[in-house]
Amino acid sequence: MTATVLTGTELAKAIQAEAAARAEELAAAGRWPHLAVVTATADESSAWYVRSIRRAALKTGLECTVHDLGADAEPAAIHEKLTELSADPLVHGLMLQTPLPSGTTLEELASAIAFEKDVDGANPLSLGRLASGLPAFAPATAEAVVALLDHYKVPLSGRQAVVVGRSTVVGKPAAHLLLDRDATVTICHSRTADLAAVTNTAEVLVAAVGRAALITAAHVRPGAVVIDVGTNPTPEGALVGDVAPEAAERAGSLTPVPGGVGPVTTALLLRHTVLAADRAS
Ligand SMILES: Nc1nc(=O)c2c([nH]1)NC[C@@H]1CN(c3ccc(C(=O)N[C@@H](CCC(=O)O)C(=O)O)cc3)C=[N+]21
Repeated sequence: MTATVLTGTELAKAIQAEAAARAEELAAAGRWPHLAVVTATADESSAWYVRSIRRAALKTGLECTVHDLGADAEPAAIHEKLTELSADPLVHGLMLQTPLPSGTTLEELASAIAFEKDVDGANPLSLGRLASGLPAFAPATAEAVVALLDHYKVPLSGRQAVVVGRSTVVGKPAAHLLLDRDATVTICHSRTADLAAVTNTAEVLVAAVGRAALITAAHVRPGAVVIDVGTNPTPEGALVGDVAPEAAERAGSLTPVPGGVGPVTTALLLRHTVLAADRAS
């Protein structure tokens, strides 16, 4: 048996086409959707993501500005930039890239992102509302997991879902979104005893750790749907997920890296920015 490949490129295109149509209308009405990205890192995969966001935004008819504060930026300077962009009426979406300089965290700084502009769902207010079932932007990566499952009509209600990884912007919010869809959700992490025993219960397995080949064939329940959120650069300059290629021997279907969750993440970030512009007065 070899797994069906669940690509994200087609879904990403559809989301972007819809965002582009609305962006054009808003721009014509004098409200050109604008995404501002703040970055303070020399991390290559983050830099790649920022370039790809900008490319996709411009192609979709959005304005996108990148505010690079440098890898040695002081936390206070990042906070000040977020406060300034939060107050700028021309900016509708605002995101802060990770990783951040040592001495601060996304969790600490994200409360400086205005709630209504928090298109990557990083503000604790957005995350708390998400956990409470109230409207808020979900972190784009976590939402991309469920968007892909929906796109491929994978049933979630009453099914066993296991999320590997408990980060604030991916693992935890993905678990909340799956719970909202009535899945039975288990979250695993670095201290989980016998990871393979838990992941073998998963009808839907979400790998969101950021470690290449963490999930092997032995971790996969035969026939499971596997969503690979990892984006790990290899020394050769390629990109691999958290799921080893051999997992395809046991999975029923799985998302590729590249071309799976990543493009859907970018598309949702743009959709959120257009929605934020739509709601702005
Ligand atoms: N606050 C914050 N939120 C994030 O969501 C966030 C972040 N910080 N910091 C950096 C990481 C990285 N990340 C990626 C998203 C999409 C692709 C993506 O679309 N990759 C292409 C592959 C590109 C290639 O081939 O090199 C794909 O999967 O098809 C990659 C990486 C989001 N991140």
